[in-house]
Amino acid sequence: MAPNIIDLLWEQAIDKKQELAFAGLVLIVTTLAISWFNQNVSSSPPLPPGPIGLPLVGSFPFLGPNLHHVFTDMANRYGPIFKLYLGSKLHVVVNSAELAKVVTGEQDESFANRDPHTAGLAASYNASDVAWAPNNANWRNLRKVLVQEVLSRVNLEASQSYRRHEVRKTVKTVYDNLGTTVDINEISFSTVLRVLTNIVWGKGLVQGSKFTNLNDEIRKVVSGVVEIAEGLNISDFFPALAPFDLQGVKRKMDDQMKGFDRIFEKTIEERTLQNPGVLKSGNGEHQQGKKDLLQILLELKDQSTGPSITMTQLKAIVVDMYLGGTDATSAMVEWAMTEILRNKSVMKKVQDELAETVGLNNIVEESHLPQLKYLDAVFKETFRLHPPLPFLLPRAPNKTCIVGGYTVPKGSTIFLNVWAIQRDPKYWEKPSEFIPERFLNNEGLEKWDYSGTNPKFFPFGSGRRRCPGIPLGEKMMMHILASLLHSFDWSLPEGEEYDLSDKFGIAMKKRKPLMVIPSKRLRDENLYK
Ligand code: HEM
Repeated sequence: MAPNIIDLLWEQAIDKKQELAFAGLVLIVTTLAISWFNQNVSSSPPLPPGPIGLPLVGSFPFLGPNLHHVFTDMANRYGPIFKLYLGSKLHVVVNSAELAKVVTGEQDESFANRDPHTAGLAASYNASDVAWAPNNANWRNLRKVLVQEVLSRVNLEASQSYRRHEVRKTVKTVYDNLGTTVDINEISFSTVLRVLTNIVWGKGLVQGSKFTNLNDEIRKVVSGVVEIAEGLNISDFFPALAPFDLQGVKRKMDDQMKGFDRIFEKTIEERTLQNPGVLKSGNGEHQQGKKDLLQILLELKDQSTGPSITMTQLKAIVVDMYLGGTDATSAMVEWAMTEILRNKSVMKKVQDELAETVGLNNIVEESHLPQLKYLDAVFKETFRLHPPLPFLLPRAPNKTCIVGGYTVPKGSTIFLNVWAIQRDPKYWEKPSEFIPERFLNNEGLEKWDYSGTNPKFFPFGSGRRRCPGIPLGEKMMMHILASLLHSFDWSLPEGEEYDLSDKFGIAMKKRKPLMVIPSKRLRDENLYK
């Protein structure tokens, strides 16, 4: 009897079910086999150890606000390298000098990449700057412009008079406020900001400008950018959500950057009025040290020979200088001052050195700074205990790498935990004590500088991505602090105590600002004018 249509359909349905069941079985067996193979036979090592975390959110609920403390506790539990998921993103934290050397030395080429978060991207004109650009020819060209054209030795020497002028102005302001409380971070921040503004836009423009509140305008934008960047943005941990900009981080940052654009437009317009030829293409023969940064960069724009940069890159470099230079430098002056004031013997040695090198009938000049060996050691010890970027700027390898016997997948976010390394009792005797003397012995294997070549001490980073602003940052912080300590004695307001608690952020600052009272130290009043 011929099968009826119902029977035929029924048989086909049973066949389909069997096919599906079989396909499902194959899938499960294959997945189990791959997983078993990966764990037992695969040649690629496992991911680093670390907390399992919760589905979807990973380890988010277990983190406190002071990430450097949390990660250092985790390093004690999981070892020199550990992983954790924050949202859907894999993060790897490196906590030993040995492995930091692998990441920034042997495998620096792969790890010299960044994975900018939403705020970083928006504040850098989409990674058109030095700090967030990926490791490629474009980034190398920009970094070369910054190091060789903008921050060259000749240019730094030429801008010495700006630094002198602004530091003297700060000393005078403090003198006018003798006996009242002074916020050390605030006065250092505004000194550095004014120095950078002079270096970038030129004194002529700053002083003679119709745009008289240039520093105030820039400060507003810089503070706005830092505030937005310091907020937690969920989209950074769930990249699939990024296009929705749920917290409006991109929109707010874009608004801040419009403020920067307006400053640029006005100042370039003003510069063009002062010197109509300046916007024409450069001929590559600009004289270093004779021009401010804006002019150097404008001449490099569209240059036909040698390195050239676009207008967007020009703006992005200037933003890098303000963001890289202001917060970290002023935070360091504040930390160093706090440590000196609470360690009486250190204070005595610093003041003795200043009296001997500079004299009490004189003011601190930049030429004195290389002779202030003890103050230099004080700064290094301050950097050891309070590195302003406790994880540097995050890296992201452009290929899967093996570090310390573990697989570090391409694109994961890498934190180099310099905070933990610089306090690790394995490398440092009495690690939590403030002992500048440990940096006075500067010979042989223990060579202490900021170049990042010693993997136990690299507060400015290490390898290709190391901070290019070291010479300028060092000059500014040394000059400011030496002048404040040479010109004034300082005391705490009645009933206050020195406080060392810190606050994680774009630059790690003191939780409670250092507010101290200056009194006159030099006899000659003219030294304050
Ligand atoms: C005390 C002051 C400063 C400290 C502590 C500091 C620290 C750092 C650190 C830790 C990094 C990341 C390095 C890495 O990822 O390995 C960095 C990068 C950077 N810094 Fe600084 N910095 C300071 C001052 C400055 C100044 C004055 C400038 C510019 C004038 C500057 C511009 C930059 C730039 C552009 C980068 C990105 C470099 C790159 O990715 O290629 N910094 N800085």
